Amino acid sequence: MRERIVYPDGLRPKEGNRSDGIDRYDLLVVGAGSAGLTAAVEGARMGARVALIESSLLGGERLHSGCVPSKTFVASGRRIQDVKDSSELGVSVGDVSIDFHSVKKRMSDLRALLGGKDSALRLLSEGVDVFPGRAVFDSPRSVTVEDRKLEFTRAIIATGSVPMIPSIPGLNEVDYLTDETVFDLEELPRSMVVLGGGAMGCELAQAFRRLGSSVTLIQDRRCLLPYGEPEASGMVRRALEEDGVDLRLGVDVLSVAEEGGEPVLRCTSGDGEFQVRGEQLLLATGRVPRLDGLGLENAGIEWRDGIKVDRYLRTENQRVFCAGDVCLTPCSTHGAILSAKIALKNAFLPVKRTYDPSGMTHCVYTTPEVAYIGVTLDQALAEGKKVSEIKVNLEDMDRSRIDGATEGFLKVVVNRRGRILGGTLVAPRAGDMISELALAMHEGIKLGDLSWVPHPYPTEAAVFRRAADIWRGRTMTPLKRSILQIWMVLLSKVKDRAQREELKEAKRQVSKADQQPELTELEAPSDKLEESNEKLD
Ligand SMILES: Cc1cc2nc3c(=O)[nH]c(=O)nc-3n(C[C@H](O)[C@H](O)[C@H](O)COP(=O)(O)OP(=O)(O)OC[C@H]3O[C@@H](n4cnc5c(N)ncnc54)[C@H](O)[C@@H]3O)c2cc1C
Ligand SMILES: NC(=O)c1ccc[n+]([C@@H]2O[C@H](COP(=O)([O-])OP(=O)(O)OC[C@H]3O[C@@H](n4cnc5c(N)ncnc54)[C@H](O)[C@@H]3O)[C@@H](O)[C@H]2O)c1
Repeated sequence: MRERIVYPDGLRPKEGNRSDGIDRYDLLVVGAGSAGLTAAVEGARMGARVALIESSLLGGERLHSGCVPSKTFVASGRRIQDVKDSSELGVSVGDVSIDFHSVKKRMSDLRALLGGKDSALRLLSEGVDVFPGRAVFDSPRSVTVEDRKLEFTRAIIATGSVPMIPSIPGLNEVDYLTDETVFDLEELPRSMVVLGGGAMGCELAQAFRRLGSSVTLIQDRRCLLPYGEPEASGMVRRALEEDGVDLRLGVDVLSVAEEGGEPVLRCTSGDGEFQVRGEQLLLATGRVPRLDGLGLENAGIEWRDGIKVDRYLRTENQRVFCAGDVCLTPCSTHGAILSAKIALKNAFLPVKRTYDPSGMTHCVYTTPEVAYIGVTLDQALAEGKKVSEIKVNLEDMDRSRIDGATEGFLKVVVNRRGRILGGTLVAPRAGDMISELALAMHEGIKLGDLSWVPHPYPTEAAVFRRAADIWRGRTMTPLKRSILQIWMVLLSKVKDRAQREELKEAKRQVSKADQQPELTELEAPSDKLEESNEKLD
C-alpha cells in the first residue's frame, strides 16, 4: 500500500519563525501529482515561496496507479503479441510464455526509477517546501496541514480524481479492483471481468488478455471509446475481439453477488438476461474529482460534482485556482501539466492564458493506438460548421506495408480555408504522431502547409504529407486550374519571344561575320546559333 513521504535527515521544512507561528507562502499547492508538481516547481523557478502539500505519495496517479504501471503492462502485452505475430515477417519463434512476476517487478523498478525526479529531495533542491499530510482550507487564504497553519497569497488545488464507483446493487458486498489496486495483484488472474469500455477498460482488457487472463469487457454503451471517431472505436473493437477479449456492449449490470469466491454479474441487453463471472472484477467506469474533506466551504468555494472554474481555471475565490483531474475531463497527465502551467501564470501574471479543451490531445494505448484532437467530422457538422474531411488509410503508406501494420487511418477535419479543426489517427504509434496536428492547430498552420514539411521516407508520419497533398489537390478548383493554364501559355509565349530575339541576334552576328575575312571570328556566332537551336529544340 501507499507509504508516507520520508524526508532525508534535516530537510523537513523549518517551523514558522513568525511570532504568530504562521507560515506565509506566495504559492500553496495542494496535491503532488503531475499538476501539483508542475505548479510547485515552476512557481519556485518564478521566484515564489512555495509550499506543496501531499497526503499520500509524491508523484500521484501517473506514477503509482495510472500511466506508468498501466503502460508497463501494455508494453509487455505488446511484446508478446509482436513475437506471436512475427511469422508474418518470416521470423519463427517457439512457444512464448509470460512471467507475471517479472512483469510486475519491472513495473515496480520503473516506478522507483521514474519517481526519482518527484522525490522530496529534488523538490527541496528546487526550493519547494514539502508538507506531508492532508490539507484542509480553514479560511479563504489559509490551510491547515497536520496542525500547522499555512497562509497563502495564491493557491492551486491539484487533488486529482478517484474512481467512479457505479451504484449497482450488491457491488459493495464483493471484492473489486480499481486502478488503485489492480497493479498490486500478486498473481495473474485466470479470468477477469472489466466493467467500462473507455481508455482504461480497453487498454487493460487487451493487456491482461495478452498476458494470459481470460477477459470479458462489459460496456453500457453500444460502442467502445464512445467520445471519439466511430471508425476508430470500431477498429479497437475488432482488435480486442481478435485478441480474444469477450466483448459485451450495450449491457446494463443489474446486480453483483459473490458465488464460490468469485463476483458474478447479472446483466441485461437487447438479447435478454445473462450472467458473467470472473476471478477478478476491475472497475473502469470513469473518474470523479477528489474534493472530500478539503474544507472548500471555508475557502468560499462552492462545489457539488466538481469545482466551478472559469476559463482561466480560477475558482470563485479569486486567490484559488485549479489544475489537473480535479477540474478536467477527460483526465490526462499532459492535460494536468498544461493546466498547471496555465493556472500558475494566471495566478501571478497580468497577461492571462485560457485553457482550451479543444486543443487537448487524447490517446488510448491499445493496439492499434487511437489518438485524437479537436472535433470529428460529425461533431463539426452538428455545430453547423462548413467543413470537409481528408482521409488516408495506412494501407496506402509504404512504411505500414513494410512493417505489416496496415490497420489504421488518419482523418483530418478542415474548414474551407484549410484550417485544421480536428483529427483522428489510428496507428501503431498514433500517440507520438498526433503532436504534429496539435502543433499545427496551436500555431494556426494550415493542412496544406504540411505538404512542404520534409517528412522522412519511409515513415508513418508521412501520412500527414499525404493528407496535405490530397487537400491541395482538392483545392485545385476549375477556376484555379484555368488561371494556371493561362499563366503557362503566357509563360511559353514569353519564352518563345526571348528565344526568337536570341536567334535573330545570332543571325545578325553571322551575316556580320560573312562580311569579315577571318574564319576564326566566324566560330563564335555559329556556336551561338547552334546553342540557340538547341534551346529551341
Ligand atoms: C489506469 C490509468 C491509466 C492512465 N493512463 C494515462 C496515460 O497513459 N496518459 C495520460 O496522459 N493519462 C493517463 N491517465 C490519467 C492520469 O493518470 C491522470 O490524468 C493524471 O495523473 C492526473 O494528475 P493530477 O495531478 O491531476 O492528479 P493526481 O496525480 O491524482 O494527484 C493528486 C494528488 O493530490 C493528493 N491529494 C488529494 N487530496 C489531498 C489533500 N486534501 N491534501 C493533500 N494532498 C491531497 C493525492 O494524494 C494525489 O497524490 C491514466 C489514468 C488511469 C487511472
Ligand atoms: N491513455 C490515457 O490517456 C488514459 C488511459 C486510462 C485512463 N485515462 C483517463 O482516466 C479517466 C478514467 O478512464 P476510464 O476509462 O475509467 O473512464 P472513461 O470515462 O473514459 O470511460 C468509462 C466507460 O465506462 C462506461 N461505464 C460507466 N458506467 C458503467 C457501468 N455501470 N457499466 C458498464 N459500463 C459503464 C462508460 O460508458 C464509459 O465508456 C478518463 O478520463 C481517461 O481519459 C486516460
